[in-house]
Amino acid sequence: MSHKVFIDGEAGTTGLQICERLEKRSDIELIRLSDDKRKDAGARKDALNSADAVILCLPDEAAIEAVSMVENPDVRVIDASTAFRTDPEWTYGFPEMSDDQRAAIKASKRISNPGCHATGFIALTRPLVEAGIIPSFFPITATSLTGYSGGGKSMIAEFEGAPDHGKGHERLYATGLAHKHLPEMTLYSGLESPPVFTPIVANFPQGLILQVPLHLWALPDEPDIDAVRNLLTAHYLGEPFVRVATAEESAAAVAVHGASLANTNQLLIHVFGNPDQDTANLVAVFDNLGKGASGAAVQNLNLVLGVEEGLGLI
Ligand SMILES: NC(=O)C1=CN([C@@H]2O[C@H](COP(=O)(O)OP(=O)(O)OC[C@H]3O[C@@H](n4cnc5c(N)ncnc54)[C@H](OP(=O)(O)O)[C@@H]3O)[C@@H](O)[C@H]2O)C=CC1
Ligand SMILES: CC(=O)N[C@@H](CCC(=O)OP(=O)(O)O)C(=O)O
Repeated sequence: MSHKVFIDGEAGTTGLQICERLEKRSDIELIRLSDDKRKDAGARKDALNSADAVILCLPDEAAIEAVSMVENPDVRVIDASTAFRTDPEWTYGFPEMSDDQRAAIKASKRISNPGCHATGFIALTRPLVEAGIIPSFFPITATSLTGYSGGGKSMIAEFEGAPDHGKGHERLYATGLAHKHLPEMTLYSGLESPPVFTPIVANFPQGLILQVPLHLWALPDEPDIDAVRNLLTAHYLGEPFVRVATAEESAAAVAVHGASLANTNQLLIHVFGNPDQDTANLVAVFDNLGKGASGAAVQNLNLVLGVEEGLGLI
């Protein structure tokens, strides 16, 4: 039996990548609108209500409008925008986040796909906050290096359309420390206050490194580097898409490249540390359009459709 899926916003950056992943599958029948109909409210409404599942890859306002058009109670909605990520009526689409999240996603009709930076931040911090290694009141900082596709079609055009191919366009942004992912980062990490978060956009198309530096001596239990790594390793044991590097792998990783997991749905965690200074750097590497967006959306789609989360299906 094939599942009918409609991607609203198929022509955008996230939509295109989801489409590429789903086109190859015999168990999925894509509902597609012609270019002249893809912004036509009537055509979108019909498509939204005749699918088993819809994936919204739209700006926030258009995503809110699309949700309001869904009248068929059986339709499962996965939204890639920021609009519903902290809405209590929606389920946060991060299956690896906690023991019960995968089951909650499977049972839900409204799933919000996590933001790319938020994915790395929550992956690194939530298990440690839950275990009390990082107390919920603790002040945390995070930095991120992201590929320019994170800014959608307009940022891709800025970098790729420039005569210098984006040379010199790399920059620190969200300098007002009010990035739009802060609410979801705070809520799902379990922290009481938002991190000081400073992202940098780099001159490569796809890939993301998010890092959370820690003064281990300032944490109440003064954990050592191995204790932090062991806890994260145990949390993600058996997960097909999230893995913690061994101490040996991290020791050998003298550099980490932002695009190293591009075009995959993988997220790799390194726990780097300096025992003499009692410091650690938690690092998550993944693809902003993979586990940070389109790959994650397909993973959530598989869960709501009851398809096994096999590596081949992302
Ligand atoms: N890029 C990324 O790494 C990530 C993006 N996201 C989120 O996913 C969503 C899509 O982002 P992204 O793919 O990057 O953005 P893009 O700008 O690349 O694509 C958005 C698409 O939506 C279309 N669109 C806009 N308004 C409407 C409408 N009213 N009806 C139908 N289609 C419409 C646009 O049309 P047109 O082509 O004519 O402009 C465009 O094709 C956003 O909410 C973004 O925040 C989430 C995680 C990561
Ligand atoms: C480079 C760049 O601008 N990246 C985007 C993040 C993209 C993303 O995760 O998506 P959402 O828009 O769905 O939250 C930013 O930091 O705002």
